[in-house]
Amino acid sequence: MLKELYLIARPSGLKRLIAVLVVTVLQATVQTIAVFSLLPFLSAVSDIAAFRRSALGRLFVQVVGQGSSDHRIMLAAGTLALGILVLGNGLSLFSDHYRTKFAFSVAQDLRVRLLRQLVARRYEYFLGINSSVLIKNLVDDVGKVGADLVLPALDLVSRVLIVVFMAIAVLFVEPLVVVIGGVVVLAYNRLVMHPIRRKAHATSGAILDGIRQLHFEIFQALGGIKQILAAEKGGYFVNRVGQASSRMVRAMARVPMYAALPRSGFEVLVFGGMIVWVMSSIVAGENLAVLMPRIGFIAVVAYRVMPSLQLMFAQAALLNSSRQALDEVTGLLREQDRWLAAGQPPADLGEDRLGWSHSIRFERVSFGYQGADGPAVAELDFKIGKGERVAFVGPTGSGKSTLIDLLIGLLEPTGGRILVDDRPLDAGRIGPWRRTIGYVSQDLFLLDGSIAQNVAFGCDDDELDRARVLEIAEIAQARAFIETGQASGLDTVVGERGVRLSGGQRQRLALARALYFNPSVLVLDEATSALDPVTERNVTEAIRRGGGEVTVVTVAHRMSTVKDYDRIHFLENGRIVFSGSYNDLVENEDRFRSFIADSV
Ligand SMILES: Nc1ncnc2c1ncn2[C@@H]1O[C@H](COP(=O)(O)OP(=O)(O)OP(=O)(O)O)[C@@H](O)[C@H]1O
Repeated sequence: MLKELYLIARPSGLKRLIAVLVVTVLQATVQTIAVFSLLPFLSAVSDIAAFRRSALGRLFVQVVGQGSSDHRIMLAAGTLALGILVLGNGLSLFSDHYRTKFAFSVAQDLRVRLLRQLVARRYEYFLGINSSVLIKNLVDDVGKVGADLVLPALDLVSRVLIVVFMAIAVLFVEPLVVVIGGVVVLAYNRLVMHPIRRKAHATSGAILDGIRQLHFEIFQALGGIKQILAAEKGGYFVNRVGQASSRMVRAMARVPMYAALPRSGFEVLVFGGMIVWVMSSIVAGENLAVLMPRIGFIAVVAYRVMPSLQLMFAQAALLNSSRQALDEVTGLLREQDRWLAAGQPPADLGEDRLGWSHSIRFERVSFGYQGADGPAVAELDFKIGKGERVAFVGPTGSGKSTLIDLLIGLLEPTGGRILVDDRPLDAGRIGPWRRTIGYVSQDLFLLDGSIAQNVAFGCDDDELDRARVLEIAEIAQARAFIETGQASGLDTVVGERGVRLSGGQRQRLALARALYFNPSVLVLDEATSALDPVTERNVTEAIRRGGGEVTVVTVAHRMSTVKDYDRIHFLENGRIVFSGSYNDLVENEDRFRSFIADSV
């Protein structure tokens, strides 16, 4: 696990990681010295004559000055102890803060890496995954990796070092205490902590499942709040969220017990051990005046080592119980590596657009969704000339949206190929191709931001061209409602998914967005009421006036929208069954005539 954590932390800077470890070793060293700096003080204060005779005392007197009085030696020993204590604790504070900062920056870097990887994914990936799982991965799991894995792992290094340094140092003074203490700690670990860790691990699995379920249920309930309220089904969703929450909370309630157990156990072991030591000395008739400074010193060592020992076990338990978050995150990262190894391009975050001059061509293109029985579209073969207006019509489920997704490069054909100007639309051309397309999708998506941010989609506020937004709004017939209906004009906030706008207003904004970047292809997947024939004519004319030649690809239900289109392709069961101009089809195709009659 430490190796995996190292691989996750490395991209945040090897130098920083080494600096964190150096500070940690320094912290452990100074803390150990701080405890031992008490030894001369305690000995000097309890029996100065004996101290002067001891090896440590002779060395100390030499440093302070041979002729120093008892008083001076005691004060010097006290000052030394005090100074190192302050230094040790100061360094501890700094070191803890430095580690925490590093661990959290690892989580931050990880989150950005995962996000970059996500936006570079093919659209198909998102069709197979619930967004609540991704939210959990990006928010909870990555947070856990920082706070419950990287940080405890670094803390663990510091704790282990403190315990080992102390043990080595005490070995010279009280070897028997170290040997007995070591055996007790190892036995305690094996007999008590080991089973607790296993239980804690199982509990954390239950908590993670609970969190996943809770995210899923809340996401589901809030996503459909309008329908839930309208159908008066609030109770059903409250029950589902409540059940998921109660499963999670029941598991969580066991965590503090597992966390507290090492602490209580150690207190009993260490202080109980010291009491037993004193009692056995009384029984053996030993001189307590000699014993007390030793006991005092061990008590100070115990006071220092105990929190480290407790934390060491608690952190080991935490690492163990957070393992699943690490597995999920490394799983996602590994997927990225596999995917790059398979020749998939990395995220295209460029700006360039694909210049094209004459045609888009589908050559026997087929596509089947994963897990579906048959292809959603099959053997699509057609050509769209630059500047043409082409429509796809057909009954529901006939494959029109799938065709559009293929055209935009959101889906990759499972058979055949798509050519732009006779060159395949391969991975390297898809980004630039999409940047030439203005797309209004069937399920409109609006940001919970201002009207301007929604039109200039993906532009930072400082590069947003407000004059252009207004100009485009005019073309999309959205200017009137922006200027008159809403008090704050372009800065009006539209609400989550645009709830504060009417359906038609949402469509007009989506259309304005599609036009903002001056597309050479306008793809409209059932953008119905916003695109009545008059608006559509305004749009194409405005683009032409701006010097652009626009190609329009439309999926429409209302035949009046596409009456004067250059070509209409009729789809049924994923195949184009006939094509022609509106008048041709009305004249020659019974199926088309009945379709018109049905769709009116
Ligand atoms: N993500 C998916 N996974 C599996 N099958 C899908 C998926 N999306 C669509 N399909 C199936 O593919 C077929 C074509 O769907 P598509 O959305 O392209 O039809 P459409 O012509 O646009 O329909 P509509 O006019 O109702 O919007 C349908 O049978 C549909 O059930």
